[in-house]
Amino acid sequence: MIGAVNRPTTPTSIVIIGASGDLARKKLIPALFHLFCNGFLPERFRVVGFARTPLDDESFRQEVAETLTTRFQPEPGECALAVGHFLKRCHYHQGQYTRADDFRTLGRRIEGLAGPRSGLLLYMAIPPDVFLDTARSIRAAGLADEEERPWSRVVIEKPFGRDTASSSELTRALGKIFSENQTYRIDHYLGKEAIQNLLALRFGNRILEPLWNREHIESVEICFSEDIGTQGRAGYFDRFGIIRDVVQNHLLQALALVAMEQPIRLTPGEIAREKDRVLRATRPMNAASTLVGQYEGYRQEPGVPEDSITETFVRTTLHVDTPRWYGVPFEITAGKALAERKTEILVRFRDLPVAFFPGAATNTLRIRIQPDEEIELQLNNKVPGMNMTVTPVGLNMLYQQEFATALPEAYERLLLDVLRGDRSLFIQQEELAAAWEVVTPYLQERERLLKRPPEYPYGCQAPHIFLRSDETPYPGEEAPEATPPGTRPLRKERIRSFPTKESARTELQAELHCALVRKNPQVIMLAGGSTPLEIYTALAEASPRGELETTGFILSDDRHVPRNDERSNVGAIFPLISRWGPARPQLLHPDPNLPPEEAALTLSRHIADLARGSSSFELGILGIGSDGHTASLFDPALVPLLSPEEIGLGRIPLRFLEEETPLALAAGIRLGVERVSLTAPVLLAFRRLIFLVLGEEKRDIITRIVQAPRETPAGRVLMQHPQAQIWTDITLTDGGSHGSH
Ligand SMILES: NC(=O)C1=CN([C@@H]2O[C@H](COP(=O)(O)OP(=O)(O)OC[C@H]3O[C@@H](n4cnc5c(N)ncnc54)[C@H](OP(=O)(O)O)[C@@H]3O)[C@@H](O)[C@H]2O)C=CC1
Ligand SMILES: O=C1O[C@H](COP(=O)(O)O)[C@@H](O)[C@H](O)[C@H]1O
Repeated sequence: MIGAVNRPTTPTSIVIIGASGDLARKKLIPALFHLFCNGFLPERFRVVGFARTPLDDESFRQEVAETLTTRFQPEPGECALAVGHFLKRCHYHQGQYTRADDFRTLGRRIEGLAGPRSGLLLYMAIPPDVFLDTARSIRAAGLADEEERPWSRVVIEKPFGRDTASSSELTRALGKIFSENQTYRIDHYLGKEAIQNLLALRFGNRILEPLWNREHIESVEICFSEDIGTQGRAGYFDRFGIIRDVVQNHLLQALALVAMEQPIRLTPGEIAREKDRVLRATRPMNAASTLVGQYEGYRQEPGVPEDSITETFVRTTLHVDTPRWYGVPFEITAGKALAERKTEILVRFRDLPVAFFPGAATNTLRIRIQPDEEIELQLNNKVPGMNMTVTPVGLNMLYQQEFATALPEAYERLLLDVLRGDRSLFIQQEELAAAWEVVTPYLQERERLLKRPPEYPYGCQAPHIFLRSDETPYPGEEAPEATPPGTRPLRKERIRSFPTKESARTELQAELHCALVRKNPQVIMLAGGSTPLEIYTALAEASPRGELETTGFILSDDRHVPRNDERSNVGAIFPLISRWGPARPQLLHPDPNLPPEEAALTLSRHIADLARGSSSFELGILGIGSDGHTASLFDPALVPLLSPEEIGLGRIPLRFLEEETPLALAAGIRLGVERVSLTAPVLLAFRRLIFLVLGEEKRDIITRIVQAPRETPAGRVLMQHPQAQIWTDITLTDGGSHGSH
């Protein structure tokens, strides 16, 4: 159990100031215990808890014992032994943070326990308002003196101030009390394996460095999401908000490690110097490219004022003005109470200048910080078979599979570094100041305006909030900051331009092919019309051997005419898809023998049955009419604004199935013929939607949709669905904001 593996040798006393608190209980004590069990603590060590709460050694040990049970999974019989050994070394000293005398008696106690010449680690696990007073008491009691002892090191927890001014004041004041060398500003993200690995990944791999710049990288996304709210820390959180809590420190540190130049040596000073330089080159956050939100129910939490304007979600775009990164957006997202717990860095590479292979997707490098640490490089690979089409595939490195050992908790690594006197993973004062400079102007502006952020539902998907920020306000709510309701143009990423009609068709054919060979039960929506028909014909001629046993098809709309009428979509499409694979395809379509209303109702029921099954609504193809209609939805009111978390799920949300909402409707007589169309809940259920819009005659409507998406049915589908794209051979020329992406 307890091996001697590179352990520090100096007898050491570890004092946790604020030992009765949340951090001590949840992170510090379990981390120390784990270090102990793995033989990383010095042979002679003591853990001394200090706080105001009246406890003695015995009751403190009982509290400590409760925190240990979940962390340690030893061989049978070892657990009690390890816990026993550890508890014997735990002590408690009650005192006031502001009373130097209490720290003097603490000092004498430590001398009695560990001898006069032990190293002293003082961990300030207390709220920031008491940092300074406590620091003064420590200094006055002589505990920071290093003359008489091998070392004395002080660990300070974030937040280090509230803004540039208060942080530099704190730094200045603490600088008078402790030397910079004995100050360890902890940012536990720097203790996470996948964050530490950023240095190794970037500077230890020849293949990445030549590509790691604006020539080859389109954008970088750094995303932090939690599926919990403030979890009993609302009092602290409400005074700080997510920007101070997570962005200013954890996420800007991640940005710095992704964007910095190579340090000349891997020493704490050189690494901090490069991080500082890149943070100083980062333009401050501004309101125009920032969205904030607050989760529903936040203001009802104990400790949160009813009129709180604190943000629990932020999305912002940062720019790093260095030759390496000029013009590359760094999209930063952080939020509490979202759908999942995940921290990730996604590097998107630029597309090749010519779309040579049908089916190719953007290369990406995904670095999963947590949970399930992982690195995945997405490349394009030929789909096995007779055709030269490619599909994106991931080259993965899952830490869990690759490395036999369990990853250490961030606090374990960082506590051990303090014991070893290694400050590489701690924040230095210059980079701290530079990081505050990035967020302070925006924070001050928010505080000046005193504006409450829009709410988002607890547990919703972050990407849906992005969409709201950029393109549409919440249904029935005020628009997010700086966003006039519904007037935001679509983002350029929503338009994919091809040099020719042919290349667009080839690409869509490849896309369909890739979808068809999937084995999971799925639904594909097909649009009628002559352009898509050419693609379906080409696919039929290419015999793609699709998985038709597991794929169902559905038509976006159809003219209500007999199947043998040349205007019938089902009549034209069914024979083609019958050649896409060995099985007989399932195709849901309105029955032309019924009156249109009845045909729509029957189709609606069939779709509801399909939606209750296990098939995922994967890929939908749609067209856009010159008047902005899509499927046979001609009136924008027929595309209501759905709640963002109901969109793109791969299934139709239950409420549309239970409330008997029509999933198909008789769309009336248009151009002399009745139609039946699917409705918005079905169109928006698909995970991916591609609007194929070819020909110069569509330039005006695309421009209109891009500029004012709310005004047309197609635009309303596009603005709501985060994955929907227009594929077109038209290049828009409105100053380059909607280029060929
Ligand atoms: N908890 C977490 O997950 C994280 C915490 N941090 C940081 O770590 C530090 C400690 O956090 P956490 O443990 O959550 O904090 P707590 O609120 O739990 O406070 C820790 C201890 O400080 C004492 N204390 C609380 N309020 C006051 C006060 N107003 N005046 C004097 N003493 C007070 C209490 O001990 P007593 O009354 O017994 O003296 C309390 O048990 C903070 O700086 C926090 O920002 C950073 C990252 C994560
Ligand atoms: O520092 C903080 O980090 C935690 C998230 O840490 P993680 O290691 O679980 O990702 C966050 O919940 C907290 O609000 C913040 O203060």
